[in-house]
Amino acid sequence: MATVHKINEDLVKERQKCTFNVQELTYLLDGGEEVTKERREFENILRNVKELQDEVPEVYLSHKERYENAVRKTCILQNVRNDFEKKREVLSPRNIFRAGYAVIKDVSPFFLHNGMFVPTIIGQGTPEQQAEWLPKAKAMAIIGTYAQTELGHGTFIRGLETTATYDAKTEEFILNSPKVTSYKWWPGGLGTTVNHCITVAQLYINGKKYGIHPFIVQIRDLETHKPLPGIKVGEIGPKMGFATANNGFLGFQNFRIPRKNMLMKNAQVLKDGTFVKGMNEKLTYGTMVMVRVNIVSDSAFHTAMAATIAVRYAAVRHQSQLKAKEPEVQIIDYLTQQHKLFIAIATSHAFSNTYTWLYQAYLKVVEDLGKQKQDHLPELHALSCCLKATSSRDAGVIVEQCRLACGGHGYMASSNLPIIYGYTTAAITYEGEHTVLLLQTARYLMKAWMSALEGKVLAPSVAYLVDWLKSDKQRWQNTPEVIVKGFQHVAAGKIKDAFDAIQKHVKAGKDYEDAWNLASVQLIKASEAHSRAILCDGYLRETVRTSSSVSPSLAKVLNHLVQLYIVYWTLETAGDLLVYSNIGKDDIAVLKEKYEELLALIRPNAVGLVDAFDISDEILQSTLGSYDGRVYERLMEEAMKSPLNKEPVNQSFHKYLKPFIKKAKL
Ligand SMILES: CCCCC/C=C\C/C=C\C/C=C\CCCCC(=O)SCCNC(=O)CCNC(=O)[C@H](O)C(C)(C)COP(=O)(O)OP(=O)(O)OC[C@H]1O[C@@H](n2cnc3c(N)ncnc32)[C@H](O)[C@@H]1OP(=O)(O)O
Ligand SMILES: Cc1cc2nc3c(=O)[nH]c(=O)nc-3n(C[C@H](O)[C@H](O)[C@H](O)COP(=O)(O)OP(=O)(O)OC[C@H]3O[C@@H](n4cnc5c(N)ncnc54)[C@H](O)[C@@H]3O)c2cc1C
Repeated sequence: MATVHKINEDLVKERQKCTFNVQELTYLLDGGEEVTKERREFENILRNVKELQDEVPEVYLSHKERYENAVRKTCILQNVRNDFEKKREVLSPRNIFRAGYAVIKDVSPFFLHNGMFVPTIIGQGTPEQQAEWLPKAKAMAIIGTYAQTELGHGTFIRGLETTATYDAKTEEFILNSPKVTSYKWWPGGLGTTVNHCITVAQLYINGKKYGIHPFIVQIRDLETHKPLPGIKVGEIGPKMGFATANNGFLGFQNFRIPRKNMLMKNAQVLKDGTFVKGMNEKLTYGTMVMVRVNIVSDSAFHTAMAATIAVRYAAVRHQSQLKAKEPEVQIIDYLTQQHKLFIAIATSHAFSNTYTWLYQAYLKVVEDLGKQKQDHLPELHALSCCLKATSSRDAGVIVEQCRLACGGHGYMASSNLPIIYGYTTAAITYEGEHTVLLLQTARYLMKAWMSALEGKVLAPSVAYLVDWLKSDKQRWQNTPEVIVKGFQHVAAGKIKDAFDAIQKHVKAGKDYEDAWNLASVQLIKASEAHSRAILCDGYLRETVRTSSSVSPSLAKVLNHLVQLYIVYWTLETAGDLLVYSNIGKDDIAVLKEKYEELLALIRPNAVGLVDAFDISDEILQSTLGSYDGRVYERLMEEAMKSPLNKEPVNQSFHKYLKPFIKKAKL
């Protein structure tokens, strides 16, 4: 039986100070008591699977051993999940996502299977194709990934070079990678794990190019796992993070697949080679929209992980004296520390709340598309792009801030903060590079601005442009509602400026595309301001909505958090607000005080708030952030696991050091 340790006294005191019911907040964040119970039950089962306990910390394994261990454990995880789902409901995707962290210390080599392979079959396949592939994929009788990016192109997917040439005689597509830059590069699990993939390739029929389309391709023999003839596949090697994600490369040489393997929910190729256009060619990009929406939720979770570690550590850690002759203080009592950490908690809440409504918007668009309606697709695309970009970027900054807030110990691998940073920062690039996605939203914002000038009715997320054009700027008040309006004014002002900059360049004789490039720094700033306005507005609205259904004590804390988020960003962007809204210097001075008051109000609840994220020690995997706060003991225990501590004298002493020292003495 595992030894039960005493909880650190500081943490005990912190938990006694908490003014709200932690469990109530956990249920709220999970989306209901039932979801929490299901999650805890599953995590508890995993906790007791002996084979999932690592004898040697993964960090000491070689690249190959680490990968093999990850495959071994993912298979066990999948079996445990199957058994669980036989007896009960199917687990919610977010609960599986969270539990995965307790098993795989980094990113699972199977991650893309459920993350993109299965969703693409659902989103892009016809009912017949779904009937053929989905049961096998869901049962994991076939394992797949999403192979889109190539060595030469990741962002500009219209420029992909893999070709799929239709041969009407045999009713097959012939896949080819004509150049080294045409090789697929990056897909997770592709290296040595998967036997299938969705390949995105340029379709050619009778010498004519029809753009990029998704194809299901079997790349390895199901029995021997050897690459099929005509397939060149392998792993791309070590990266900054994603150590066990098994990212791979893939090339094709005259590789034939049957016609039915092109996913044809949108566009189709008939037997005779006739191409039937879909309702909208951008529907081929549908899986990316779904993943971008999910990244907002992933960012909330990664921020919560880092906040939990850093807040608990800050409560346990004592360093320096505030006053001479008094004991060293808990570092959480330094206001600068609260400034670094409480925004991390609030940011996680902001992203969770944003995900709640964004996911509903996504489901509505999917439902509409089923009825051949696509009116809300452009707005969803614009929202998912800028919110993916901003949430992943903010999460990266926050995780690094939490690591720095843990001082030297934050640099230890055993704090888990370096690994969390590794996968958080990757999200800024994957699924659409940060700047590129901000520019996609900017494209939408320029059109929206034009429509606003023409007096048209705008989609809800940009309706503030019409208000801004119609009304005088509202008299400033330091209330959350008016500050949110202020963020909208900043966004509207920057959108107008970017639009005017483009017009100026066009009037000076530039092509629209060159004018766009010349204005693009302003365009991304406009897009960022729009994201911030959306995040603050959505977070405030959701908090007001939920506050009426929770206990008054919890409502009060949720209110402190949303205010902190809004005031924090007001002070961070005060320069913009001074330019574009009616805020005055005096208002900013008042808000500085308000911010300090909010830090003080949140202080007694800080540990309670991170406890409410309910992230188990197995998931956190952090010497600094465990529930019991045994920071120093755990750091020492983990250090003792180093293979270098397993022998009193390392052989390198006899081989190199001793002769070296002897020589130095002569
Ligand atoms: C168990 C532990 C696990 C731990 C794990 C931890 C973390 C992991 C978490 C999650 C991981 C999940 C997955 C990770 C893997 C990541 C996988 C990938 O990266 S897959 C590859 C992703 N690739 C991209 O995102 C490519 C980005 N590029 C594009 O999307 C496009 O090329 C483009 C930039 C959008 C431009 O496209 P295009 O040139 O065709 O279009 P434009 O000419 O610019 O615009 C035309 C028109 O189309 C509209 N539009 C564009 N995209 C869409 C869309 N998706 N939907 C709807 N409409 C779209 C655009 O708005 C234009 O409209 P208009 O202005 O009206 O003309
Ligand atoms: C960890 C990880 C996992 C991944 N997993 C997968 C996967 O499973 N499947 C898959 O298919 N892909 C995957 N990818 C690839 C990923 O989707 C691409 O790397 C990403 O879309 C960025 O494309 P790129 O690498 O071509 O960057 P580039 O586009 O080459 O970006 C380089 C720079 O150019 C700038 N730039 C490019 N175009 C423009 C423009 N139009 N305007 C202004 N600036 C521009 C960018 O802002 C950036 O600063 C993964 C990547 C990573 C890092």
